[in-house]
Amino acid sequence: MSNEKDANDPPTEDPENADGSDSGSPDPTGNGEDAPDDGSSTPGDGTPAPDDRVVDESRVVDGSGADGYSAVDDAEVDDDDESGGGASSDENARSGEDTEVVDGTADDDDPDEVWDDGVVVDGDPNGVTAGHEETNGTTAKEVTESTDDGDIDDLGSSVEVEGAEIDEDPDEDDLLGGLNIDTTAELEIPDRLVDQVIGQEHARDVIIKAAKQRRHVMMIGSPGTGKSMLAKAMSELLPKEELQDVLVYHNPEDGNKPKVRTVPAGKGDQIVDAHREEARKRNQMRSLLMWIIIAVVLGYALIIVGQILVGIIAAGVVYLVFRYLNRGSDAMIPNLLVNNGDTKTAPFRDATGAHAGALLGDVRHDPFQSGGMETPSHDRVEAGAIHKANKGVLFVDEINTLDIRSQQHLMTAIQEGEFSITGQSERSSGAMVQTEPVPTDFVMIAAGNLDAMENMHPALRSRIKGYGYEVYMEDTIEDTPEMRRKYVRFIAQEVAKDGRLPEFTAEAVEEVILEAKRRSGRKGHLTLLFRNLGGLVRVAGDIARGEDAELTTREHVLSAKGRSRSIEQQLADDFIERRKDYELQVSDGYVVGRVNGLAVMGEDSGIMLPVMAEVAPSQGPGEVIATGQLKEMAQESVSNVSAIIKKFSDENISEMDIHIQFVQAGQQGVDGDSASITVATAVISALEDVGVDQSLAMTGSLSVRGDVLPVGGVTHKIEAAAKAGCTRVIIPQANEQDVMIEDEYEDMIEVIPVSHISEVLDIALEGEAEKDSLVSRLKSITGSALKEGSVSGPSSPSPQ
Ligand SMILES: Nc1ncnc2c1ncn2[C@@H]1O[C@H](COP(=O)(O)OP(=O)(O)OP(=O)(O)O)[C@@H](O)[C@H]1O
Repeated sequence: MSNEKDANDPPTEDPENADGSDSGSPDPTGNGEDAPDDGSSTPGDGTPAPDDRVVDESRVVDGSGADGYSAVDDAEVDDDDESGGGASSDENARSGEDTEVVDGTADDDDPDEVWDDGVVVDGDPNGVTAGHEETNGTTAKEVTESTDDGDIDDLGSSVEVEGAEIDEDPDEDDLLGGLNIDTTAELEIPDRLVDQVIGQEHARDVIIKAAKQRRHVMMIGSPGTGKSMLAKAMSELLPKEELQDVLVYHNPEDGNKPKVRTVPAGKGDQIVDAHREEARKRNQMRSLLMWIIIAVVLGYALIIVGQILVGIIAAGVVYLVFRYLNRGSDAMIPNLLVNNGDTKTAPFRDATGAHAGALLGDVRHDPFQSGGMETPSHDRVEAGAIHKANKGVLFVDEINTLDIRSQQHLMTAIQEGEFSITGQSERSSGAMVQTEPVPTDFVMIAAGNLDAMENMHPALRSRIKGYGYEVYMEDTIEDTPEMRRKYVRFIAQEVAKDGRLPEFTAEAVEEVILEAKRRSGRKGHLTLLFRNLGGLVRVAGDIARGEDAELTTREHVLSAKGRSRSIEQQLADDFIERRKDYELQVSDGYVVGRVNGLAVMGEDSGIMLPVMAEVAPSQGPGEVIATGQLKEMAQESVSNVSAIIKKFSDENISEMDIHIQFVQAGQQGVDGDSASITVATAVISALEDVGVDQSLAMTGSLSVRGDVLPVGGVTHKIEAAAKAGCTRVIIPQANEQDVMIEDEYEDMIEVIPVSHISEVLDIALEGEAEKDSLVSRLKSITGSALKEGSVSGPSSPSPQ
């Protein structure tokens, strides 16, 4: 950019800057012209270095500089001048000062000069950009340096629990991990959000790194695992010193292209106040002048002309002219688009599900677009989340729910670091307005589940990937004493966050941690789905509060567990009850072709789902026909089962139709292949005409070689079987370690782990298998299949 300016150039400084120089060198001429004593603040001098401008800007507006004072102070200084100098015309001179400093030809009564005054942004867009670049263009290195001085480097590993005695070598049964506390009140809660994050070490490290380097992050994972918490934590880590306020000014050259100016945070308010004060004074002067003129006109009309009516009309015209002029000076007041004056940390903006206007900014419609009634366009400009997040964090959860156009604009904002604001509705007058680019130098944190990732705009994902990190959030974490202690702190955090819950006793905390173990669905792990766990804490606390209890006790947590059942759990219980009503539940005796299968609803509730099979001669080529809203995975498991049967059955099942029905699967449907062993047992029972034990329920996946493979949700399934009245349940051996049923079910049901279909048949079918029957053959393959060692299943549980 060229720093050269001629007298006709619009000012490159803001008026406060100009004011500052005025004060620094009071108007020596008394006619409103200033001596351009401050070279750096006088663009007319032709050589203000961009650096000087920025430094100068802040000095001038904050009043801390030796030669500067704030625009607000300016008014006071001016008052002093008035009383000292006694020149009332100083008011006029004051109004013109800003203009005069920059163009040296000010005349306050000239509305054009007033417009000039308002054009505090450099008419040369480069000027603005230069200022903007100066404050915006900090490189990653500079940020790293600036944050190196801060606390980010201290955050290597997550904070331990503080405020209580710790037994360094706690018992395995000690659910508090060696913490010696009576209540959660004894624990200290870290100040910084990043220290409050529990588990998610990888995501936490990435956030800390990304905050240092100003990188974008994509976090994918289950709801309630701390994605938005980490995004907020990141905003606390970003340097606050860099924050900016953004002002939008009227552009006298083109009213539809408002000018944009950035100033250090906190100055924006002062600038607007200064402009307001100035406009107020100007309007006061004008009012005084107007009433004098009106009085003269009326007096002249009455005394000299003798026509009061003419006088009233003339006075009316004078009134309207002055009103119009007053409007003009109000239009000079800039619009404080982004105000970081009171911001304590770098901004955090959540733009989840934001419509285009809220995300990208908007220009309001003006119903009065002419006749002097209109609102100046710069006053109608509204910032979007991308602008408000400047120098901070923009968080977008469920990123795929943003429409494609918004995602494209988001990409532009990320790439360019600035984005003009225009009206989002094509039919609104706002669509004609387009501001100069407004800074959008934010760190983006996109979040969602796996679907969100698949459906987001590929180019946007590539921007994040190319300039940042991708993190997968964990659902569970290893259960160690240290982690248990952090879970105790989690409860203390949630109590403190809510502010109304009674503190938890140690026993109540133990019960919550037990639930965290249970909800993990994995032996030796704790759930990281903290929002749900926090829900339990809140319900327990609410129950205690409802009873006016001083502390939340174990009993409160236990009754909260009952009350805070998910919709799925409530539905599942209802389902079991209804089936009992209609006697669809059979839990004793032997029935041919009918097996009690198990399924999960949602994430945390099980249901018993009987499978029935019937074999009938086929008219044409034999088919396996499955009904009951079978989903794809279940359909596949039916095919696998038929492969085993075909291999071992004497009967030519290619001449038979095998009908398999998931009884009353209804809305629940059957997802996953966890019903494979159930289907196999039902079909074999039907083929061989052997009864199946109805006091038994089962779940397990099946390989084509007959191995029983692990499935998910075993704990909930076992509990469902117990609730339905079964006394035994078969589960895959590999899932044995995941069983964490509630105490109340322990005595109700026997859990039998198995590893091969032959064991299932042994347990489930009635009587001894006839020699050389399908069942005895299937049983005989146990050894061979295992010996071959070629049948080990996948190590991870298959879908439920
Ligand atoms: N890792 C964690 N450590 C401590 N508290 C957590 C953690 N994760 C979640 N929480 C608690 O759960 C609340 C909800 O978490 P948060 O909103 O961050 O989840 P999220 O992953 O963003 O979920 P969603 O995708 O549904 O928005 C947090 O306010 C906090 O109280």
